[in-house]
Parts: sequence; C-alpha cells; structure tokens
Amino acid sequence: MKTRFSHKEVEKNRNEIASEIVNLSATLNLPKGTEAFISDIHGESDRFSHIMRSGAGNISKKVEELFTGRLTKSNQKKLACLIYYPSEVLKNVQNKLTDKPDLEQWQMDTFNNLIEMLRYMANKYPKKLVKESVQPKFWEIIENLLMIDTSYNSKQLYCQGLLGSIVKLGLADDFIIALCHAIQRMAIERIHILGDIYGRGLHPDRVIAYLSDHWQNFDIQWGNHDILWMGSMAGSKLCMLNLIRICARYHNLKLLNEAYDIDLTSIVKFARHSYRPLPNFEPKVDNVEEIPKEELVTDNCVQQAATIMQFKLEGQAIKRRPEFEMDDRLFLDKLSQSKRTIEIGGVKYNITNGCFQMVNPANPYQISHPEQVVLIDLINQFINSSKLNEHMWFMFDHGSMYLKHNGNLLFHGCVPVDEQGNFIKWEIDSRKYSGRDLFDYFTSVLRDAMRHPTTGDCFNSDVLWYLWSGKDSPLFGKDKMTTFERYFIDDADLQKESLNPFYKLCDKKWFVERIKDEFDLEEDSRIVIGRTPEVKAKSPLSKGKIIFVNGGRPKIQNEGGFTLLYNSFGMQIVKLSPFISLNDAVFSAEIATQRKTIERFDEQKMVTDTDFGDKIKQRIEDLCAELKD
Ligand SMILES: O=P(O)(O)OC[C@H]1O[C@](O)(COP(=O)(O)O)[C@@H](O)[C@@H]1O
Ligand SMILES: [Mn+2]
Repeated sequence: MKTRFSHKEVEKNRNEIASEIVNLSATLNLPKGTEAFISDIHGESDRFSHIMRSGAGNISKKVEELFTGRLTKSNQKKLACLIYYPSEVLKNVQNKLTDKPDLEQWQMDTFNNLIEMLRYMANKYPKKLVKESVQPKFWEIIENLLMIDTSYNSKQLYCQGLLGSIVKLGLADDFIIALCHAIQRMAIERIHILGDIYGRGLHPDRVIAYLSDHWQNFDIQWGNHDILWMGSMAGSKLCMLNLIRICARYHNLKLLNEAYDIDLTSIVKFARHSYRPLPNFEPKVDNVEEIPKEELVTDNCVQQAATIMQFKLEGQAIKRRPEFEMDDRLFLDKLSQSKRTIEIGGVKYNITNGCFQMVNPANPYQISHPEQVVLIDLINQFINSSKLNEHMWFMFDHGSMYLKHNGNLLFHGCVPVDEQGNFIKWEIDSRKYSGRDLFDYFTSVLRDAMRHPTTGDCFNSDVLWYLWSGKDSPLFGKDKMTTFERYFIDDADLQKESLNPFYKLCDKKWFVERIKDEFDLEEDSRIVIGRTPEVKAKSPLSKGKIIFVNGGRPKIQNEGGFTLLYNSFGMQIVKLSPFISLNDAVFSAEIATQRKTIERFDEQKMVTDTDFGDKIKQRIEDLCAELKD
C-alpha cells in the first residue's frame, strides 16, 4: 500500500489547495444570491412550478431592467413567458411563423436576448455554478458566448457563426430550452418554503419530485398540513383520518393511490355501505360538472366516514390527554337521543345534515368493528408505503420547525403567546416548554415518531395530532379547529376560529424584539412567516416589520399571494398575480402584479456577509492550515 506522496504529488496537491483558496476568496466578493420565500403550496404543483420557473417574479424584473428602451412592454412579456415555458412557447411560435426566414430571424433575435439575459444573471455567480445550471452538451458554446464582447466586429461574426450552425444543425429549440432553464435556475439562488407543501391540492408529490430533481439549494419549514402527512407515515391514525377527510373534501383521493400506492378499497366500500351523500360533505371543486357522479358520491361518503372516525378517535385522545385542554372539542357525547340536536355550553343547537349512524349513544367514542378493520388496513398501508416514506423523510431531512438563515428567522404559523405577549408555557410530560423550546420539543417528538412508526395510541402520535390542531401549537396558531361546528351547526359564532394574539402583536415593536431575543436574532434581522392568516393577506408587512408570505393559496379567492425576494440590494415583497391555469400562465399571465421594496441596504450585501460566506471562510482557514503543514 502506498503511504507516502512523491514530491511531485505533494506539489500538485499544494497547487490545488492554493487554487481552491483563490477561487473561494473570489467567491466571497461576489454579490449575495437572491433568496425567495414562498409558502402554502398546498399540493398545487402547477402553481408552484410557475413560481419557480419565473424565479418568484425575479425574471420579469430582470427582463425589465435589461430591455426597457429596447423591447416594448409586450415583447418583454413575451420574452419572460418564453423563459418560463420554453417548450410550450416554441410550439406556438412554430405554428405561427411558417415562413422559414421569419422563423430564423426570430431564432436569432431570441438567442441574442437569451444570451444577454443569461450573462446578466450569471454575473453574480462563480463559473462553477453557472456551469452546473447549463445542460452539459451546450456548456462549451454557452461559455464562449457569455465571454464574448460583441462590441468588436470580429467577435460579432464569430458569434453569428456559432448561432447559425446551431440553427443549421436543427438544434435551435434544444438550445433555446437549455438557455431558458439555465436562466430559471439562476434567478433564485435559494428557495425557502415556509410550510404546507401538502394540503388541499392534488400534487404535493410532484412538488417534492421537482425539488429533488431540479433544485439543490432549498429548505422547508413544516406547516400543519405537512405534519398530517409525516404523522400518518409515523402511524398516527388521527393524522391519517384528517388527511383522508381533506383529500375527499377536495376530490383528491386519487393522490393516495397514484402517488403513494395506498389502496382505499376498504374505506370506500365501508363508506358507500354506511353513508349516503349529504350537502355538507359535497367535495369542494371548481369543475364539478366534469367529474363523474360516482366519484363525487365516493368523495362525499368517504369524507363522512373519515370525519366520524376522526371525531371518535379525537374524543379518545382528548380524554387520554387532559393536558391538551381540548375538552371543548368533545361533541359526540353531547348529541341528543335523536341525534338531531346538540347541547353546547347549556345551549341547544340544531344539527344540520347529521351522519351519526355509526355512533353508539351508549359509548359514542367507541370505534365500531367495521371501522376498526378499515383503520388497521389503512394505517398499515401508510406506514409501509415506500414512496410515502421516501417523501416524508425528504420533508424531514430538508425541513425544520424553524430556521435561522442569513440572520433571518423563518417558520410557519406563530410563536404561541397570551394576550399580553407572554410565551405560553405548554405543559407536557411534567415539563413546560415555551417559545423556542416549544419548537425544539415538537421537532424531537416528530423525529422520534418517524423513526419508530407505531399504529397504537401512543404519546408521539397524540402530540403530532396536537401539532395539527391544538390551541398552543405553533403551526396551527388558532384557538380551536371548528371542524364539527362547520359541518353540522349553522351558527357563525360557533364556527369562528380565533387567531393566537401573536398575529395582532406583530404590529408592536416591543413584541417583535421579544421574539428576536428568544431566537437570538440580531437587531436588523427579519422574521418571515408562512401561513398568512386572512387578516394579513392584504398587507403582508406588519407594522413591527414581520413579513407574511404565501404562494397564493386558492382559499383566498382571486388573490395571488405574496412572495419575498431578498437579494444583494435589499428586500422586495412581490404580489403574485392569481394563478388561473397552466394554459393561461404559459401565454398571458404575468407573475408579479406589484413589487414593493421594503428594505434597501446602504451597502450591497456580498457572499462574505452570508451564512454561506461563513462556511467558505471556515473552509479557507482549514485549507490554509493544510498548506502550512
Ligand atoms: O375550509 P376547510 O378546507 O375545511 O379548511 C378549514 C380548516 O383549515 C384550517 O384553516 C387549517 O388549514 P390552513 O393551515 O391551510 O389554514 C383550519 O383552521 C380550518 O378549520
Ligand atoms: Mn398551514
């Protein structure tokens, strides 16, 4: 075995180390990359992909900066659409430009514009990163084109020659697509997803696939809906029932089968046998006329079956865990004999469209035998689904309850506080957790639960369900989840869910300081929060300068939501235009409707000022030490 390096090898090694030090030092002096913050994707993979393709509004801004005065507004928009959806736009162009010289002219103009854009975007990245963003087969050509100074005549000719050959070789479309993808990749250096990748929409699995295939630099802060999915994989039947109920409510049951191989036959059979469709369980869909009636009936009945099992198991958990203080969520024992009325707080309310035929008045929270069979079948499938395991570990490995990144604090939800702004002390297992400790505590429970999936009524599963809907859960941020009332009691007051005082207090400077102290943040740090409550949906910046982002969740009708961009010059809130459909997005929709600069730095921020910069500095130190040895 060779143990010693030859003199030559040592020298080569030293040269390599020295050149790495030089490259790393140069990187420190590049401008900091652009970070984008989005949240509440709720399985809307097309909308998510639209945001990513458009650099969360960054690309249209760059097109405007670069081409104003040279391209009309409408042509700027066309160029931006091409960058977002190159394949689709190219097809359209070919159909329109049937005359060959016209098409070639369009291709030449497009090459030039795209190269110019790429050069503009690439100037803040080290070459290595630019190279990684470009399809390998085109790297050499693109590298040459990026370096060329076209103010020299000879270089212009060289450039034209290159592009001309690409057209002649029939590679024009491929080349355009490669350029557009590279621009997309460079528009955002890091994406922060502040919760709820999972939720009401059909394709959270595609969001995960997109992230794992296309993106290297991202992080996730878990949302309450994400917990339902991770909790189900860990064996929590309550998480699973809530999840199935929501899937049925939004006509998304097929996600379970198609993406995660979970066979719903047992619950479908049971539900169709035990329940009849009711108006309060009609699935919430826009295109109801396009959905086969049988599917709607199944959604309706499965939603009822899951709801009733959920209320039963919730009742059991609430009784098992008095420390959760959720007695106000016990309903089944308050139904009258006829099950047509219910008494809450001494007041009698009518039940509308009840479906309590599986509830035994003598023991209302007891799961019936047929329900038990369904539950066992399903929960075993959830913990054993390899795809679900893969995606949930992806969520876990790239996620956290909160993140401190480049000095800012990111999370989904709130830090639970009382009306005076004191951190709520949540008592569990004879210990009290509040503020940052509460977040850390939930992380440890989630980790433990996922490592040891258990289908029995265990402590971890109960805590994960609490994280979904408990009043002191940071991810929920409301006093109660009024699912029972919203299905069965026609009374707006009872149905109301109130936000934790945190959201009101966000307008107070002293309160924001308190949060910053708790999480060890600097004076100029920002707090960015996903899960925008409706009150914040209109103005995402609190007076205390906390920023609320989302991805334009469909619940807020006709509103596109907000993202935040944080680049080397400052921070901008971008109001997204509503995402109507993929088709609409490809050819007409503009991503951003408004941009508001909320912070402009006195001095441009460089890589050296970032967390990544700190890592580089550490690496340089280590390399220097190696050189000295
Ligand atoms: O309208 P739906 O689908 O029943 O959802 C309402 C429920 O969703 C929640 O808003 C939680 O989900 P979000 O995190 O997406 O807000 C609950 O507070 C509420 O009870
Ligand atoms: Mn949420």
